[in-house]
This record gives sequence, structure tokens and C-alpha cells, in this order.
Amino acid sequence: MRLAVVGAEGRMGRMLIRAVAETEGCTLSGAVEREGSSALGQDAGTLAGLPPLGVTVTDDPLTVFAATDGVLDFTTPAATTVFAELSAQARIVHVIGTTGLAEADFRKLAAAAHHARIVRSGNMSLGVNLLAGLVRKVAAALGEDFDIEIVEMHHRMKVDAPSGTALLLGEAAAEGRGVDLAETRVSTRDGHTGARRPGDIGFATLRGGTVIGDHSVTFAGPGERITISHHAEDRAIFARGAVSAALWAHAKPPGLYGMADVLGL
Ligand SMILES: NC(=O)C1=CN([C@@H]2O[C@H](COP(=O)(O)OP(=O)(O)OC[C@H]3O[C@@H](n4cnc5c(N)ncnc54)[C@H](OP(=O)(O)O)[C@@H]3O)[C@@H](O)[C@H]2O)C=CC1
Ligand SMILES: O=C(O)C1=N[C@H](C(=O)O)C[C@H](O)C1
Repeated sequence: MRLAVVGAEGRMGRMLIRAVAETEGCTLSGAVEREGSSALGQDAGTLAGLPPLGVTVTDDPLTVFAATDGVLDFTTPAATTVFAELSAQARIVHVIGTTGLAEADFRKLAAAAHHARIVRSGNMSLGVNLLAGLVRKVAAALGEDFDIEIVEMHHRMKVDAPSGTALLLGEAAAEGRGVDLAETRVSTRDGHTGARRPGDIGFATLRGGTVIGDHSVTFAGPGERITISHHAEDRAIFARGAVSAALWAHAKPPGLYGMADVLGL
């Protein structure tokens, strides 16, 4: 399968180039960066710390999308929505790891999925998607006397909060409990907040250093507490998940899929 990477110079972009190069049956067909990037003109392999791959980083996504079977996209919401339109025009696979998307962005992805095969997830790792299944089950088993709190920590360069993973876990908890996350979500607490509202799902965000991604979900009940956690130790887990998602979606009809579909969870 021919796969292109957009946001090629990013922390994830470079991991994705490596993952494509290391996966049997995949070839890197293109590497895209934004206009003005210092990576333009470089070989994508060299950029990713590999021997040259013969693929030059370009700021022309149109040409790249016309000559690939799939695109791996861990960029920004603004870029991802534009790339989704291009994926729809080219009728290709679009794997989206970008987080921080707003409701309007999700609507654009849903429109693009009429023609593109889109796989989107706030976390592409096997571990987090298994954790989400556990959270759903625990939330379904426990009543509202168990308060749900989600804590995440990421590196100092992360620009969105709560993380896509924290929101994915919050959705799993809300589904398990049979409630709407939008109505129960509490993402900030400061000053005289009053007592915790029964049924709320709380989020706390920590940022610092080089932390790749730590998440924990706590169910705090009367006299006991359950905490389930995931610690990402290497960004390769996300990149490998993205490549698996692309290979999985290659044979699927157009639509909007998630990692639970890919992993058969
Ligand atoms: N779902 C998952 O499993 C994971 C998701 N993520 C998410 O992926 C995203 C990227 O993370 P990360 O790699 O750390 O961030 P980076 O900022 O390191 O990388 C993003 C890259 O995209 C580039 N970019 C921005 N706009 C465009 C554009 N229009 N065309 C081409 N390239 C563009 C940026 O260039 P420039 O810097 O020059 O603007 C940058 O090189 C985030 O939303 C993050 O939360 C991260 C890890 C795992
Ligand atoms: O920005 C990151 O780095 C990460 N983003 C994703 C998120 O928002 O959850 C996934 C991972 O935790 C790393």
C-alpha cells in the first residue's frame, strides 16, 4: 500500500515515516509539510533519521494525494479538515490522529467520509483502546456513587486540552454509564466551585517536560477507589497503530471508522 505522511517534520510525522518504512507491504509515497517549513526539499528518510528513501518533502499536497492509496495525518485541526476534503476528492484512505477538533471540524470529516475511508482516533495505540473498553465496562457496573475523574499528563509542547485520549476515555465512561459526556463533562475547577455534582465526569490536565502521554481513570466510591492507567513510553505505538489502521481501511468502503473497528474491539 502506498502511504503518504502529512506534517512530516512533526514529532509524530517523523515516527510515521519510520513506521511506513519498517512495515512490509507499505511504501512511502509522499511527505508533506506546510509552506515555508525548513523540511521542504529534504529527503523524508533523512528527516526521520533513516537512510534516504528517495521521497522529497513537498508543500504540494494535491500532487501527493493524487499518487497515494492513503495518508497518515497527525497535524492540526485546520490542516486536517483541508486534507480530509482532498482525501475525499482522491477517494483514498485518510488516517487522522490529530486532536483538538471542534464540532464543526467533525462535521467536515463526516462529509468527507462519504467518499474517503477515514479512520480517526484520539489515540491509535492498542493499550489505550483496550483501556477504553475496560472503562466502559467498569462505568456500566458501578453506580453514580462512584465519581469518575480522568487525569492526563503530556509534554510541554502540547497545544490542546483535555487530550484526545482523555476525551476518548471520557466518552467510554459516559457510554458505559448511559449519559451524554457533553452534559456531564467538567474540565476546569478553580475558586469556590461548590461540592462535586453527582454524575459529573471530571478532567484534570497536567503539562510538563517530555512526557509522551499518561492517562488514568479513577472511580472514587464510598470507602474505595479503582484507578486504571496507561503510560505511553514510545510514540512508535501511535505510528504503528496508524499504519495498521491504513492497511485495514484499504479494503473498506468509504466511511468514518475508529480504532475499535480496526482492532475488532
Ligand atoms: N491519535 C494519536 O494516537 C496521537 C495524536 N497526536 C496528535 O497529533 C497531532 C500532532 O502532534 P505532534 O506530532 O506532537 O505535533 P507537531 O507540532 O510536532 O507536528 C505537527 C506537524 O504538522 C505540521 N503542519 C501544520 N499545518 C500543516 C499543513 N497545513 N500542512 C502540512 N503540515 C502541517 C506542523 O508544521 P509546523 O510546526 O511548521 O507548523 C508540524 O510539523 C496533535 O494533535 C496530537 O495531539 C499525537 C500523538 C498520538
Ligand atoms: O499530543 C500528543 O503528544 C498526544 N496526543 C494524543 C492525545 O491528545 O491524547 C495522544 C497521545 O496521548 C499523545
